[in-house]
Formats: sequence, structure tokens, C-alpha cells
Amino acid sequence: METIIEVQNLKKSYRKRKSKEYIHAVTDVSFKVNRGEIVGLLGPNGAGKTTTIKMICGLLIPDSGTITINGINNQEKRLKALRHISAVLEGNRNLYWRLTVRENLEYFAGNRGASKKEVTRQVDELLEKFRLQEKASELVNRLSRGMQQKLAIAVAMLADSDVILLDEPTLGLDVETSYEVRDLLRSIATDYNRTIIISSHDMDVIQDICERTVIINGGKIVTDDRVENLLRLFEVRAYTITLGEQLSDKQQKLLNLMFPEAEYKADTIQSTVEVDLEKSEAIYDLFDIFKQEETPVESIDRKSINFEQIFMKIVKGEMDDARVQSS
Ligand SMILES: Nc1ncnc2c1ncn2[C@@H]1O[C@H](COP(=O)(O)OP(=O)(O)OP(=O)(O)O)[C@@H](O)[C@H]1O
Repeated sequence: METIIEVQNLKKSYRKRKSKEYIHAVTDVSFKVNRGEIVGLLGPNGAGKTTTIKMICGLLIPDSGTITINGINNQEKRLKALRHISAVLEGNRNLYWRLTVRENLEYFAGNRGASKKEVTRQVDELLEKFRLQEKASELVNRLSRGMQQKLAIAVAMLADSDVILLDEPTLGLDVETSYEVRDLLRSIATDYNRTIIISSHDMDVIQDICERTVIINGGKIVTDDRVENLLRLFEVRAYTITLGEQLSDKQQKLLNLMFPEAEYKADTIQSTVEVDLEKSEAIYDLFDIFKQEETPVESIDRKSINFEQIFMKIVKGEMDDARVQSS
């Protein structure tokens, strides 16, 4: 796999206003991103995400550490390195508000020295891909937030850069447009082999489109792993088992002995056992208790965990516990 971005030991502090004290926004951040990957850069408020993104796209100079983009050090050859990056940050700063959708696209396509014919071809292709044809003659400041966001991403595509950095790409978008933007981002990575780095608080979007997440907390990386690995690592082994009868005293004692944390609730007709298993295989021991007196099992419900809950656990420092439990 080809590494397109390598960030090593980044550090950045801000001086507090009217004070000699410093805020250590980024204390030690290192990670790599491969070509064609979609990576989520996550963290709670104030974790250091924006500072990291701004250093990568050259808007801030790190106090120390290195950033290499497509093999080029962005401090030594800044302009050359930055040619490989486009950023869509909050406020859609890469658009001209008083120009129309088509004029914006033509301006950015023309910027790269393409012929008039080629500019028209590219603009038409993007208008179609981003479903903006009907709005082609509309001024940007008249567009909805979702349309502006789509146009900002289309403009970032035009720069032909290898990496697109996006800060909260789906913030404030309605559900339909959010799904449309997600599809576009997936297609940009898969069909055009571009690399995408997304910073977002929307864990649903992250779980949906990112292959990997880098989680920052307090200026440091706390996790760098594939989304599927994190989902597996934090997989919940909590079950609610509904039984067609009550358990006998003997079964209840056994349940208490073998699964002291299990909660047994009896009803006149049914009963339920709620249990959080350390190892999924333990479910067989549990079923042996029911089998002893042929207690009918009516349903087994497994609690699920979503990426948002996993993110909260990681930020609270439960990553190591999860690793120990799963090993
Ligand atoms: N220009 C600045 N001057 C002083 N402190 C700053 C500046 N920019 C950011 N900070 C501080 O640096 C720390 C990291 O901020 P940063 O914006 O990078 O976090 P973030 O992870 O992007 O947060 P959020 O999710 O809230 O956008 C915070 O404590 C923030 O208050």
C-alpha cells in the first residue's frame, strides 16, 4: 500500500491571550494514511483535530514534528507538498459566493491551465455527478447548505489533489443530502483513488464511510485502528434470554454460582435472564442449565453497540480493558 500522508510527532501550542501560559493543543500526533483510504480523525471538543488538520493543509506551522505529503516534506517544500491537498473546512471557504455554481467550477477547472473544451467537459461531468445541473446558474450565496457543501467537495475534486481534507462534511445537512454526500465521498475514494480525511462528530457518518479512525484526545492519539476491528473489540456479549417457564430453585442456584452477575427475573408465565458474558462460548454453559430441566428458551436478544458508544468508551480510556477482555 502506498503511503500518501505521514505525520510524525506533531506538536503545537498556542499562547494564551495576555498571558505567558501556553495551551498544548497537540502534544504528540503520528499517523499514516494510504492512497485511496477514507480515514476519520475523531476526538471530543478541544482534542486537537482542527489544529492537526490545519497543520496538514499548511494553515498552521507545527512547533515540531514532520508532515510528509506524497513523499514531500511540507515544511521544506511547502507549495509543492500542498499541491497534493485540498481542504473543505467549515464555512466552505473554497467557494466564491457571488459567482454561480458553473462559474465556480469553471474558474477552478481553468486555474489548472486546461483548455476551454476540457474545462467544459470536466464541469459538465461534475455537475452531473454531484446532481447540481439544475442549480448551475444559481449564485452560491443562494444555494442551500447541502448544495454548497456538494459544490465545495466538487471544487476540491477539481484541484486534482491526492488528498481531500473535510471538516464536518455533513454538519447541518438533511438526512437525504447527508446520504448523498456519503455516497459521493465513497465514490471519490473508490472510483478516483483519492484519499479522504474526515473530521466529524457524527459517528454514524464515520461508521458508515470510514475504513479506519484515528482518535485524538488531549492532543495525543489514543487509537488508530480499522472501524471493523473496533466494532469487534467492543462487541457486546450482553444477552437477554426469555424462558417459557420459571427456573427451578436448583437451576437458580446454579445460575448464581456460575454467572454471579446474571440477573434473573421471574414472571408467572415467563422468566428472563440478563447476562453479560466475558467470553461468547460461555453461552453454552448457560444453556446447559436450562437443558437440565428442559426449560424452553423462547428468545435470545443480543444488545448491539454502535460506533458512537465505542467512541465514548475509547475517550473514557476503556480501550485497554477491551483489549484484555478480547484476548
Ligand atoms: N487560535 C487559538 N488560540 C488559542 N487556543 C486555541 C486556538 N485554537 C485552538 N485552541 C485551543 O487548542 C485546543 C485544541 O483545539 P482544536 O480546535 O484543535 O480542537 P478540536 O479537536 O478541533 O475541537 P472541536 O471539536 O471543538 O472543534 C483547545 O483547547 C482550543 O481551545
